[in-house]
This record gives sequence, structure tokens and C-alpha cells, in this order.
Amino acid sequence: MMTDEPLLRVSALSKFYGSRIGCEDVSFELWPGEVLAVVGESGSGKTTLLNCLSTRLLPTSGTASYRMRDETWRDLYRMSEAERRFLMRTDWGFVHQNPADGLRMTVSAGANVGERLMAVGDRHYGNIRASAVDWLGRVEIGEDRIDDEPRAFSGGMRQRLQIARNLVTSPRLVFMDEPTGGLDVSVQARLLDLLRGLVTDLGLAAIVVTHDLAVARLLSQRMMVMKDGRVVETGLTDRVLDDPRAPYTQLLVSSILQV
Ligand SMILES: Nc1ncnc2c1ncn2[C@@H]1O[C@H](COP(=O)(O)OP(=O)(O)OP(=O)(O)O)[C@@H](O)[C@H]1O
Repeated sequence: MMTDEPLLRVSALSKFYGSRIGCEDVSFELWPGEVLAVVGESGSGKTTLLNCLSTRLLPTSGTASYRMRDETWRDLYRMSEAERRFLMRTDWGFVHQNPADGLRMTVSAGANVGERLMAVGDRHYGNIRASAVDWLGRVEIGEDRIDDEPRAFSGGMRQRLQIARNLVTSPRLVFMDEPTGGLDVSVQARLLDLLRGLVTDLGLAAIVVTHDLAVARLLSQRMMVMKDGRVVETGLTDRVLDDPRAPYTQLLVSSILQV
């Protein structure tokens, strides 16, 4: 899936909330098909960075450019609101920690998946329904639940439905904010397995925010460790976890291993 050009280029990105640092001077490139984990303790700036990258929040300074499907590079913060919304509906996905933030809780599971297809111009009811059934199956939700509303689903099912809703339009980049966050450990493990399979099969690029190093280990090839809004270490996930170089990463890794 790797090509000779990145998908996203981020340079010196900073976000301040008044005088408080959200994230500061973050630079990296993300390649097609690459999964980058952003880890760090609570308050380290992970969510701020993710929200800036997905244009839900405007940074204070710095740039981020994205290579569109037609190969043109676009500055994310100079796009019109309509262009950004189009990108979010088509080429990007956003998986929230709380599925209720990424689903419409009072329409059926099938419609939750189908309406993303309609948003990209699909109008054929039969095709939309068939894709919805197919995607529900891929995330292990039975066809018999297609007309149920997500509020009748368990937390794990809701999260799987949110993933189906995001992936049905074949995005190239998915942002994930603690995707297994609020779930039981056994449900987490199954969801992680499923996510890993889908990301690999679809050749998706993803930026996954997590405080859980096991999630980073399972899902990502590369890792960025943040502390107080700044990146303190970045590298291949296995290298960072097996041979952490920054003192803060060493602390993070050893504190997890002791648990
Ligand atoms: N809307 C806001 N207004 C003011 N300060 C904020 C706001 N959002 C975040 N911050 C501050 O920015 C810093 C980074 O917060 P952020 O939520 O990005 O961290 P995080 O690593 O995602 O934490 P968590 O894992 O707890 O979600 C913190 O000091 C936080 O208090």
C-alpha cells in the first residue's frame, strides 16, 4: 500500500488555549496504509492534536497538508468549510471513543451505515441495503439486527457499528480517539482484533490516539509519544516499546509492565 509520497504532512503544529499549551510544535508525515499511534498520559495533548488534524479544531500556528485523491496537495486550514465537510464524509473517517458521538442513535443500524453512502451520492436503495448488510457482517453484527436502533445495542456492538459507518465509504484516512476506551477488557480484545484485520485488509492509514500501549502495539507501525503537549519520542512501535529512548517513554513503558 505504500507509495512514494505521504498522505499527510504536518509541520510545526501548535494549539494554545489562551496561555495553556494544548500541543506544541508537532511535525510528522503519515504514509498511505500506515497506522500511527499517539500515546501519552492524560492531558499530554493527544486529543488536541487529533482534533487539529481532523480540522475539528483550528491550530494556533503550523500547517497540515493532505494529498487528495486527485494527487493535489491541500492545506487543511485553508479549505472552505464545505470542502472540509466533503473530505470528512468521503475520504476520512472519525471513530470516537463514545459511539454515541459518532452514530445517530435514533435511526436504524442499517440507516447509520447507509446514510454515509447516500452522502457520497449513492441513490440505489438495493445497493445501499446490500452494502449495509455486508458491512454489518464484516463487523460481526447479524443481518437480523439491521432495523434495530443502536441504543438497543451493547457498547461493543455500538462501537463496531460506528466502525462500519466510517469504513463503508472506503476512506483513506481514519482518525480514532481511544477506539476501545470505554469497553470491557474481553470486548476490547475482540474489537482490536477486528480493527486490526479491517485496517490491514483495506490498507487504511490511521491516526490512533490511545493511552493504552497494548492498543498501540497491536494496531500501529509507528508511535509518537507526547508529554505536556510536545512529542518526546517517535519511532517504529516495536522499537519504541522494546527500547524506549526518552526517559519519559521509559517511565511509561516500565510503569505499564509493572502492572
Ligand atoms: N477546550 C479547552 N480549553 C482549555 N484547555 C484545554 C481545552 N482542551 C484541552 N485543554 C488543555 O490542553 C491540554 C491537552 O489536553 P488534551 O485533551 O489534548 O490531552 P489528552 O492527552 O487528549 O488527554 P486525555 O487522554 O485525558 O483526553 C491539557 O492541559 C488540557 O487541560
